[in-house]
Amino acid sequence: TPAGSGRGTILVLNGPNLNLLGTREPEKYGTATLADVEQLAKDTGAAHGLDVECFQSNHEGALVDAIHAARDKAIGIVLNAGAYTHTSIALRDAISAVQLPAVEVHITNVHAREEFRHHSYLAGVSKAVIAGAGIMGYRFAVEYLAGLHTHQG
Ligand SMILES: O=C(O)[C@]1(O)C[C@H](CCCOc2ccccc2)[C@@H](O)[C@H](O)C1
Repeated sequence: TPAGSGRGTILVLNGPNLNLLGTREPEKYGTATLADVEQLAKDTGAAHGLDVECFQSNHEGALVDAIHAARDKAIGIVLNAGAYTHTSIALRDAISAVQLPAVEVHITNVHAREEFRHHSYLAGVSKAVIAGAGIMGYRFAVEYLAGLHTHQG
């Protein structure tokens, strides 16, 4: 976003294996690709006058770096950390550190899956958690953050 353009930016982060969206396990994760998900987020942001920046990485530290970088340029973060949701104190600490509203998103209903997916290190530092709504969760998350941004005092 050009400096001073006044538009807010939302960062949409996707974690490990989500680059495989649409190519494997469609019964679980649907047929939409990561590019489709990112376009959906961008279109939703645009409908609310917001820019959306998307990033996917399979590397935990790269996701930490992306969260740090959001501090100076984003008004909120949408994060599907994939399996790092269930393991990463580092990602939790990064979300806490940048003090931006974050929404945790999961395509599947993690609470209806294996036990090890029932705990999230990120939920406790997120404004909202959306799980099981498929890729609509990304749209809902952007809409939620847009509402926070426009209804700020
Ligand atoms: O439901 C979600 O969005 C998850 O974050 C997806 C993660 C897995 C991402 C793998 O994505 C794939 C997509 C297509 C094909 C294979 C994997 C899983 O480890 C979490 O527990 C829940």
